[in-house]
Amino acid sequence: MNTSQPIYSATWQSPSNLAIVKYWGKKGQQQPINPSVSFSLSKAVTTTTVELILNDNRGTFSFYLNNEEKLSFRDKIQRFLNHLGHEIPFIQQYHLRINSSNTFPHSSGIASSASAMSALAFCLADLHQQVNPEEKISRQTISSWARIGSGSAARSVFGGWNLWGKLPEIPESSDFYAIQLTDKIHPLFQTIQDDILIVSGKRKSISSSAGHDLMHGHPYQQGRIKQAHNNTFLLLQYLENGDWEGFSNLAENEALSLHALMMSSNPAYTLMLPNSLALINKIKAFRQKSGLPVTFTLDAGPNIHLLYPREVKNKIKTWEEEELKPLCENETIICDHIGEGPRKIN
Ligand SMILES: Nc1ncnc2c1ncn2[C@@H]1O[C@H](COP(=O)(O)OP(=O)(O)OP(=O)(O)O)[C@@H](O)[C@H]1O
Ligand SMILES: C[C@@](O)(CCOP(=O)(O)OP(=O)(O)O)CC(=O)O
Repeated sequence: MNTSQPIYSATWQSPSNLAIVKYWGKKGQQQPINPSVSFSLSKAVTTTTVELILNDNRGTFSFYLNNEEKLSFRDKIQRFLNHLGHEIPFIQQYHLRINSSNTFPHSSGIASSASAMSALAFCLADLHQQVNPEEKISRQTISSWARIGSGSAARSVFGGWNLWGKLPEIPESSDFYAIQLTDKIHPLFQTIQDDILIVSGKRKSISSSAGHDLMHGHPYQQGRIKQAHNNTFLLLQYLENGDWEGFSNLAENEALSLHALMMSSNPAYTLMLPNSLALINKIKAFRQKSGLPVTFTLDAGPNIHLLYPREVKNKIKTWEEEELKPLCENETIICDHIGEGPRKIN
């Protein structure tokens, strides 16, 4: 590790988020081809410290994951810093020492790039204000910076429910940053639980960034854009009215559509594993039998996110332990829930 003393330092923790309407496909400079809606998590978080060091290596950075140098993560950060260099002069004036850790497996479809790039954007904004005390960086700007690092990160800069991408019906929505939806959320969705059923914590074979690229020239691209607009519009109504059934159908339709887009791209690929399907079947059968409000979604990976309102937690625990846990890798379930968003760590 570089041992020079830092001049400035900032530490931020940022959550991952779970999209119900999925961002899939890009245009322009890291803008989405369709709007997406997610909620920020509570326990699946990244904590990042950035230190500014004055030494002979100005304009460079070192990156450590859990205090160990991690070269394979450098490219994404390098692209991020290159893009922001003209807005944040200190990137060229200091050496940046970045140390980060995640509470969950990275690169396996639990949006580690979202929490990581959001945490990094908060550190950079904090340091920018330390270096230039007269300048205030808004949450909107932090969201647009985070978006440059990873699209889904734009939605991790707030707690609660968030919308990223232009939806004509919502004038304040934008392709450049996310907006928070918390004022219009029914209590049922303000306590939503996300039990992440780990089917595999291994690095996935195709990254989300590569998946987005495959939407260029995809035969179903136009249909997907239309579907995502409709689903976003509907989801906002369900969230406001507390319509669990509408929400549940939509969440599953979005997740399976995302994986269908992967299976029909060129080259085609699959990220679901046999136990992903086994878990989906278990969830559907239990819902049918019990009548309880449980649903699921998947991100770009094999892991299943089991969603339900907090009030049914006790009624599903035994079933989850007995029937779902044995299908998870090392019987791992990360029990998470909607969270309050990023926070500064002193
Ligand atoms: N703590 C971290 N600090 C910096 N970069 C990170 C960190 N954790 C993950 N990353 C970056 O994010 C990449 C993983 O992003 P990727 O989109 O492939 O998977 P994911 O975010 O876990 O899943 P999803 O497809 O749901 O977004 C890593 O290869 C690395 O570049
Ligand atoms: C399936 C998704 O999780 C895709 C996330 O894609 P990323 O934000 O990880 O991609 P990049 O912008 O290339 O970093 C759906 C979503 O979170 O909306």
